[in-house]
Amino acid sequence: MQDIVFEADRLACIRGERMLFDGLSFRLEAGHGLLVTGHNGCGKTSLLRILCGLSLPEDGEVRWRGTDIREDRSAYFRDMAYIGHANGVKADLTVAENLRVSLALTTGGPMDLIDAALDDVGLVGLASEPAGALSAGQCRRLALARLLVSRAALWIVDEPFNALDQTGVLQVESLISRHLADGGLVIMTSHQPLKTLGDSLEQLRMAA
Ligand SMILES: Nc1ncnc2c1ncn2[C@@H]1O[C@H](COP(=O)(O)OP(=O)(O)OP(=O)(O)O)[C@@H](O)[C@H]1O
Repeated sequence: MQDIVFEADRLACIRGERMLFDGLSFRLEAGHGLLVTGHNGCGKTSLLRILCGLSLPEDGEVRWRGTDIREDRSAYFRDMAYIGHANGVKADLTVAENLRVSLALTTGGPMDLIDAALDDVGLVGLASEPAGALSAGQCRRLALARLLVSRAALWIVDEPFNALDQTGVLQVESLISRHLADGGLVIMTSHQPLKTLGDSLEQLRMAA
C-alpha cells in the first residue's frame, strides 16, 4: 500500500448559516492515522462525511491516490470503508448474515473472512444470533467488523468506541494498530481518551 496517499485540500463546509471550517487541509500516507478532535458541534462528523464522499464540500477537494474522489467514486468506494454513528446493522439478519451482505457488497472475498472478523471483534459464538437481539456494544462491534470484511485500505470511523466496554476499546485499538502496521490508513474521531493508540495517530484539532 506504499503508493497510497489521502489528501484533504482547502476544504470548506457550511451547515445552515454557519461556516464550520474553511481552508482545512491535511495529507495522510499509508500506515498513518489521523484523530479528529474538538467539542460537540464543531464539525467532526460533517468533515468525515465529506472525506468519505457522502457530502460535498462548499469548497476544496478530497483526493485519493492523487485523484479527486468525485472523478472515480466506485474506485474510491472499493478502497474506503466508512462507519458512522449509526451502526447500519440489519436487525432481521443474523450477525453472520450481516457480514455476508457486507462481503457481497464489497470484496466478495472468502467466507472465512467473516469468522476471522467475528473473532477479532469478540463476537465468536454469536454468529447465528439475530442482530436485533444484540446489546448496544455488541452492535457496535458488529458494525466495526465490517471494516475488516471490507479489506479497505482506508478506514473512516466516527466514534468507533461508542458503547464499547473497556475490553472492546482495547480490542478495537489493537485492530486499528494492526491495520496501520499493515500499511492501511485510518481517519477517526473519538471523545474518549485513547488507551494504547494515542502515539500512533496524528491529531487534527478542530476549532469552533
Ligand atoms: N444537515 C445539517 N443541516 C444544518 N445543520 C447541520 C446539519 N448537519 C450538521 N449541522 C450542524 O453542524 C454543526 C456540526 O455538526 P457535526 O455533527 O459535524 O458536529 P460534531 O463535531 O461531529 O459533533 P459531536 O461531537 O456532537 O458528534 C452542528 O451545529 C450541527 O447542528
